[in-house]
Amino acid sequence: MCKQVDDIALLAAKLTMQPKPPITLVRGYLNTEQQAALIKEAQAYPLSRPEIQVFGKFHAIPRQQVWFGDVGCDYLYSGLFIRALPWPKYANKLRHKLAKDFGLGINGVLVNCYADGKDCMGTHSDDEPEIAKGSDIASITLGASRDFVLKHKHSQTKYSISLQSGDLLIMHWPMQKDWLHSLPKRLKVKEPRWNYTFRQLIVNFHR
Ligand SMILES: O=C(O)CCC(=O)C(=O)O
Ligand SMILES: [Fe+2]
Repeated sequence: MCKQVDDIALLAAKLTMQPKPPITLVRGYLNTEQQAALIKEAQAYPLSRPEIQVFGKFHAIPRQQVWFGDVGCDYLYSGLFIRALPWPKYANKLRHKLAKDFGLGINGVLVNCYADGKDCMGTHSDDEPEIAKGSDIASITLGASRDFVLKHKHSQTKYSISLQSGDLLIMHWPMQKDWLHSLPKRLKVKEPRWNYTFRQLIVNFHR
């Protein structure tokens, strides 16, 4: 009898057990001055809206972006080869702060600028081969709040996190293997949002 109850309890736990993504969320990681300095710096970033090929057709991405990194940290992203531009002052300061606080070996950052809620990022994993094995990705939000959606690859489990200005989200290894993420459109949002994803690449991968 007891054995049977135990088995049923175990089965119930198994059925309701949802996979959990390996993430760390730090609300308000950056104070208002740090946020303001970065937003001011970002106004001068050489952003572009490159075209990528999807099912054989070219489309401009629904946001603007720029890649900064150390020498030898160029990035091949959605079929686009992006040469690393030198680090701007405050983006570099933030890289060193993240390295000190979390021991991250960051050598590049992808900055995305979403002009308003019409701009978005589709469902994907950051699993390019030049990303260093075992490394985490640190994501910083500035400006408008937006929903960040996580979807498990092998179940129906989904989570949505409202990321606000100054928040830090760390996606720990090996999250990209089991989870997808996206930044869906939110048509009510009228303000811009900047997102910095700090990454560790294998140096000279593309040489
Ligand atoms: O804007 C975001 O929060 C997500 C950005 C992202 O997923 C990426 O740059 O790969
Ligand atoms: Fe991503």
